[in-house]
Amino acid sequence: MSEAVLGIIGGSGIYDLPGLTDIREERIASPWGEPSDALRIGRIGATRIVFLPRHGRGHALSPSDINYRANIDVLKRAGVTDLVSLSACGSYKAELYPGLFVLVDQFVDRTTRRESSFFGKGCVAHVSVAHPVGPKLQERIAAAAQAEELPFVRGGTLVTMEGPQFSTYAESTSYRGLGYDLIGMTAMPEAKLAREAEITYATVAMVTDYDCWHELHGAVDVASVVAVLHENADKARRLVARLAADFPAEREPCPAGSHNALDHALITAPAFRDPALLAKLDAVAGRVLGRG
Ligand SMILES: CSC[C@H]1O[C@H](OP(=O)(O)O)[C@H](O)[C@@H]1O
Ligand SMILES: Nc1ncnc2[nH]cnc12
Repeated sequence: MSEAVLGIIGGSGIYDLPGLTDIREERIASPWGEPSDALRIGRIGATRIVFLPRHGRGHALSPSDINYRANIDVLKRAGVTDLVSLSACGSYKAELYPGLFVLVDQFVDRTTRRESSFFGKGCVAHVSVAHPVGPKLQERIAAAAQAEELPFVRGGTLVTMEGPQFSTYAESTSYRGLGYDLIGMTAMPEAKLAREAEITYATVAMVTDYDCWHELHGAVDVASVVAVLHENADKARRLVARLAADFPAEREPCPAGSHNALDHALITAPAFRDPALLAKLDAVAGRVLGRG
């Protein structure tokens, strides 16, 4: 296996990662368009870290305007093997309270206007996302949270809506009735694209609100989300610092198959593949296409 490189995507309220050493900013060009921002590349201890603020610094990008393909592509080009998403989420369970970190393991995709695959006409591929979160990576995050004495639970289903508006009451109670635990606007297609790029992925869902179903809480608004996020930001940084400090030097094989997700995924016969698309896939699929 290769050197492990830990990627961190900062969500709402997390636009920087203090504590990085040997830091440099790098704008990596992507054939998939503009990523959200320059990468901040550095180290925590011996672990190489690559940080990207999902909405860009200053939060100029709405969830629908984020170029998820370009973000994953540049992280892959920077060598990221394991990717942790920090994400603000609404809760559908009374016991999942604002301030709690939920290490989710499932996603439901309710997005409607995002490019959700690197593959398509001229190079068709079907990867499995049955288990979209890397169990070993999640285990390491849980160990870091425990060591830092942060409040967290393991397991949960996060539904991703298109936004940017929050849910109606009918949507909120429907999702809750379906047994979903949390709602956000960015985990999909990010998790699917990470899998296509053979990057191990895990989400730390930071609960910020009860959306609008809870009779004792008003409807969510940005001010209340941001207030919780301010309280959470330091906890998130401690979590990342501990995770990085204890991270292995070599990439670990992923029990969910993220390290070799493309081994049997490509179905377009070589003679029918589009050279232009193959060129764009140099980083994401270079391992199986013999490029990159
Ligand atoms: C500021 S509230 C809604 C906003 O926050 C979450 O962002 P992220 O997942 O990047 O932390 C949510 O998905 C929405 O984009
Ligand atoms: N209630 C909510 N719905 C969607 N995304 C969110 N991000 C934070 N809270 C949210």
